Amino acid sequence: MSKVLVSDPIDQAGIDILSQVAQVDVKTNLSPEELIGIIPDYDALMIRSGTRVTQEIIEAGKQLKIIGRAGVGVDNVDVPAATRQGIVVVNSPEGNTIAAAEHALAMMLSLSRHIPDANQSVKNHQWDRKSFIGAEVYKKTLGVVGLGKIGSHVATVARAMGMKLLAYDPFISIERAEQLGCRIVELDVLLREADYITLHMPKTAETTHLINAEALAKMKPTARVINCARGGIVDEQALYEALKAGQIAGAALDVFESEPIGESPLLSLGKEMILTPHLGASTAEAQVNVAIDVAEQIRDVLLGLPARSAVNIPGLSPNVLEELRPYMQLAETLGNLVGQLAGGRIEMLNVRLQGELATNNSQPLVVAALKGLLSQALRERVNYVNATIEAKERGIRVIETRDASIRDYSGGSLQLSAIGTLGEHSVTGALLGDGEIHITSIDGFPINVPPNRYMVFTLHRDMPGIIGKIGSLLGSFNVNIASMQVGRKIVRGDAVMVLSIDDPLPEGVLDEITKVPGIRDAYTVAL
Ligand SMILES: NC(=O)C1=CN([C@@H]2O[C@H](COP(=O)(O)OP(=O)(O)OC[C@H]3O[C@@H](n4cnc5c(N)ncnc54)[C@H](O)[C@@H]3O)[C@@H](O)[C@H]2O)C=CC1
Ligand SMILES: O=C(O)CCC(=O)C(=O)O
Repeated sequence: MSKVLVSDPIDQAGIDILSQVAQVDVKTNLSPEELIGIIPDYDALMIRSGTRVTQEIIEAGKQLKIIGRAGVGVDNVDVPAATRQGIVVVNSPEGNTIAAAEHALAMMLSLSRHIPDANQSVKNHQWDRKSFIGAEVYKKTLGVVGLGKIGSHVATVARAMGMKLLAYDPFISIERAEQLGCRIVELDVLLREADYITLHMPKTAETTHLINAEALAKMKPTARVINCARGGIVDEQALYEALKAGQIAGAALDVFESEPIGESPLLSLGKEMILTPHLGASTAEAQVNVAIDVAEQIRDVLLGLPARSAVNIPGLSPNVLEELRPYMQLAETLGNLVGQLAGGRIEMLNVRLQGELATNNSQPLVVAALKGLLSQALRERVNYVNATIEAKERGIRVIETRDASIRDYSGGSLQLSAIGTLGEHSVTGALLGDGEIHITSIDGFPINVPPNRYMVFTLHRDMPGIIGKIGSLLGSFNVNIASMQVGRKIVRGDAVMVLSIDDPLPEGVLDEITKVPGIRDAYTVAL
């Protein structure tokens, strides 16, 4: 019989499902060493946010087939390590949507009516009605940043309470926002106009400290900020200073830069600051939902069936999967790359299968390309199962074209073109002899480079000295270049330069690159 280890408190409904097919051991509060010691015995691991599943634990799990996260965020699982070891990682993308949305709404109303402090004052035997004059949310403007599942539900309820709605989400279609009664605006407009600002996006390089001193300075003195998304989206020191100085009226945080929060100046603030210990998903209903959702997937995988919300492996039969896996990896990498080059809101993705690939089942490659395209926006919430529907909801049209006559690479090549509000970009890639992914053209310029974690691309005039200038510029910012390649169609015409760098490009350097004479455009991507 299979063995499942449950290492965080999980609702009994989940344990009951797992018990149908496996021996279930519930062992919580294990130290990393204890977990490494016992994990070799188990076929599946079920967790919440309390267990950190590191590479060491994954490597020790010689029999592990699946890791199930009863919740949305898999930030506490080393997903690449699990993927390398062929372990499926599943989550529950929707089980706690309502709980998290309601928590954000509760925070908004609590801030408006000072409920936590008023309650504490009564419990301290006071009857103070003057200190707790509140504000109504009716007819006020709510700015929703991140109009995905949770943000959409918040918007729907807020609208019913008579609030006006602004939304900022660079990856959502205007039609979708309008259906929810939201006016899509730039972030600056939202920050300046909203009375309440609620955050519902993943934590990414772009969203880290999105709400910093500069953003807070743009807000009205009466504005209130709510973060029930991820710690670190709000710069806590800047928030403390803004609240202390009365620059904004209030803030409510459920999530923190480090959890538990520990010593923080935020703890010293008064009724303008509400803090909860990451309770967004903590409702009886959500815990039943996520436990059932994830337990069913673990049960299915242990029975040899596909999982419906796999974060890292599609629900294809093992044979097909084995054959297609390298090409899906190619499609996902190119999708991620073209999405970042195009930036802005993508309206159309053209997936062009060339050579031998043109004779293949294209669907898994299209799904993988969409997963890559959406991964900057949705992180672990996009998977092979939901990529198509997520793209559809964002108004991204997908076109597939095939050309079997192009025989540039054995095995074929794949070209992705993304058209968005900021223009069109295309990338082509192939698997070279050793099965390694190579980017073989950017915007029609031939190149041949393997993708790197951090890259810089420029479109420039092919003229003497330009490569040296970019090299010196990066050197002056202590950016180490791992490799560099130039692709051009004609001598002294336009060209692209592709640089692989060892670390993320420091802030402001991209602007400096664009100022170099001859550079028409520059982009940086993280894959
Ligand atoms: N406090 C808690 O206990 C819980 C927190 N969460 C967190 O809530 C957040 C939202 O979750 P869902 O709505 O389920 O995710 P979702 O994936 O449905 O929606 C996220 C939205 O953020 C948008 N987005 C991405 N980058 C953005 C950017 N730079 N600016 C503005 N919008 C951006 C995406 O386009 C997407 O529409 C996540 O961070 C999740 O981890 C989720 C459940 C419970
Ligand atoms: O398990 C929890 O309570 C955390 C929920 C959460 O943040 C998530 O699902 O992403």
